Order: sequence, then C-alpha cells, then structure tokens
Amino acid sequence: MNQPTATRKHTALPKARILIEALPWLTRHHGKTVVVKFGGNAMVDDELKAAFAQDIVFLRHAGLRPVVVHGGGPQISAQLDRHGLVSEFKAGLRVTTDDAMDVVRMVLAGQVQRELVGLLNRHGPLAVGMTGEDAHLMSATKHFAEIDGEQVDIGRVGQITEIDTGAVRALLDDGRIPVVSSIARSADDFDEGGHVYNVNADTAAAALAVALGAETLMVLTDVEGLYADWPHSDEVISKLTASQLEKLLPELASGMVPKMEGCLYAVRHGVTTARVLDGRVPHSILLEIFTDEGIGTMVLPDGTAIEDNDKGARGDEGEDQ
Ligand SMILES: Nc1ncnc2c1ncn2[C@@H]1O[C@H](COP(=O)(O)OP(=O)(O)O)[C@@H](O)[C@H]1O
Ligand SMILES: CC(=O)N[C@@H](CCC(=O)OP(=O)(O)O)C(=O)O
Repeated sequence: MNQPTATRKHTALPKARILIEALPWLTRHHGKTVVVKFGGNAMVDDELKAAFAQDIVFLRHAGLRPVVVHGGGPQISAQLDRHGLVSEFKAGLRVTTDDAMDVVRMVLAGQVQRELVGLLNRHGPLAVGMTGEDAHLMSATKHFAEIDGEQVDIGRVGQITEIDTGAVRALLDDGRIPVVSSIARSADDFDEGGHVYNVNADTAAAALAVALGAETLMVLTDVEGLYADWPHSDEVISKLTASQLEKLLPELASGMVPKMEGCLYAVRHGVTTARVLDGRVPHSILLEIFTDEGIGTMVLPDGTAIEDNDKGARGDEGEDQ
C-alpha cells in the first residue's frame, strides 16, 4: 500500500524541479508581452501544431501576453502551384503579382490563421484571428527589393510604415490571444482602398514586437537556429549581440535574411531578446523558456554580456548581467 505512494513521490521530483527552474523566469516576465512567429516551414505536422498551441496557451495561463504572428510560405507556394502560378523569390521575398496576392491572402487569412485559431481555441475561447488590415493594424507602402544595388520591383510586397496596436492591446487586455496574418493595408495615396500588401511574416512579427513594446520575440522555424557557416556546417550560434549579427547579415541567404533582419531591428528598438528556435522540436517554446538548457539562437542588444557555457545566463536572458 505504501510502496506505490513512495514511488509516485520519487518520480514526481524531476517535474517539480522543472517547474521550480521556471519560477524566476515566470516572476520576471509576468504581464510581459511576447510575440511568437510561427513559420510555415515549422508547421510540419498536426502534432507539432497542437504542441505549439499548447505552449502558447500555457504562456497565457502563466500570466504572459502572447501574440502569434504566423507565416505560411510553403502553404502559399503549394496553393499557387495548384492555380498554375509559379513561386519566385527575390532577396528572400515572394514576387507577388495581383493574382498571387489573392492566393496569399486566401491561404494566410483563410487557411493557416483559421487552423491556428482553431487549435488554440480547443483550450477555451482565447484566440482571435486578424490580419494587418483589421483596425489599421498594419499599413504599408510598396517595397522594392534591393539586388546588387538596384531597386527591383517585386509586385505587391509591402513595407510597413505604421502599426496601430489598439485592437491587439484591447484583445490582450481582455485575456485573448491575437493571431495575426502578415497582410497589410495599403497606405499609398494612389490606392483608393481595398488594396493590400504581402508582408514577410518575420518582418511583420518584428515590427509588431517593437510597436507593442514586447519583452521577447520568438521565431520558430525549420532549423536549429542560426548556423555559423550555412550550408557547410551545422554549428549553431547560441548567442550573439546586435552588432555581431549586423556583421553577419551580408553573408546570410534566403529565408534567414528577413528573419535575422527582424531580430536585429527588434533588439535595436527596445525588445530585450529575439530568439530563433527549432519549431520542429515539440514544445520548443516551453523548453526554451522553462529549462536552463535553452535551444536555438538568442540575439541580445549591444552592451549585454555574453557568457559562453553559462546555462543560468540563458535562463535569465542576460538582462541582469
Ligand atoms: N545561416 C543560416 N542558418 C540557418 N538557416 C539558414 C541560414 N541561411 C539560410 N538558411 C535557410 O533559411 C531557412 C529558414 O527560412 P524560411 O525557409 O523562410 O523559414 P520560415 O518558413 O520558418 O520563415 C532554413 O531552412 C535554411 O534553409
Ligand atoms: C513578401 C513575402 O515573402 N511574404 C511571405 C508571407 C508568408 C511568410 O512570410 O511565411 P513564412 O514565414 O512561412 O516564410 C510569402 O508570400 O511567402
């Protein structure tokens, strides 16, 4: 009779330790806003998406204010393909014709966002989906890609000019979880209304994190973090400062460009840490936050001490050093 009780107590100890490890983090971040970008490449299967939703709901119940910005690049490409439209990227951004824009909007707002809202709301009436068009959340003008010093027209790709955080803040104050699709309303004078722009989701997440005065930006993708010498090596850079990242930017390729530019912009404009995490690892958000090990790449503002092999410093996010 006594034996099973003793065994139960014993096996519960590591779980209790994990919760205790999280206590300082929870205390410090209570009430803080965290923007989490869920990349299309990280939405590998239903189990991972459900685990992502659980992590976000956990953050919300732990007293944080999570905001989700989602991607959907591969999902858009698949749908364009079904419509017989080709996917072309320049400087990491999708060349977006007017026809492609309809598909982008349909997939992001009508498919990916709806699925995430549904998964989050399995846990209660928490998530509310919106795009940058709603309540003027994101306004944008036409963005030209810079390639070899030239400004290249890549269609209906937008550059965010203004963010009105009113609706997102109201939802957060109401205990909801905003789920944002990276489509912006046009702020161009020649557009008489109704026109929208396709904004890279990493860029949108970083801009929203800054506008909300978020504590943390987390970017979930399909690699372990920022590789030092991609594609030749899989050595992940675990921590780097804004200046160190700035020096690396010209060497980065494809989807990592807007991702790391976004992280740099965020930490240069008041966000305390920006992290790139492997979204293919189930519960990567909770692992990063609630254990001392930490995974992925952390970008810190300049002037923050980076102590290698200091696991405690990871958990503490470096602010207090
Ligand atoms: N230095 C680098 N470190 C890691 N990944 C890199 C690097 N440079 C380019 N990449 C590429 O960037 C991809 C992630 O960007 P992207 O495909 O846009 O993902 P997401 O859909 O999550 O936004 C990786 O899968 C990898 O192919
Ligand atoms: C302008 C531009 O490139 N927009 C992206 C928007 C979606 C996105 O960014 O999705 P991921 O985060 O999954 O890559 C696109 O059309 O693919």
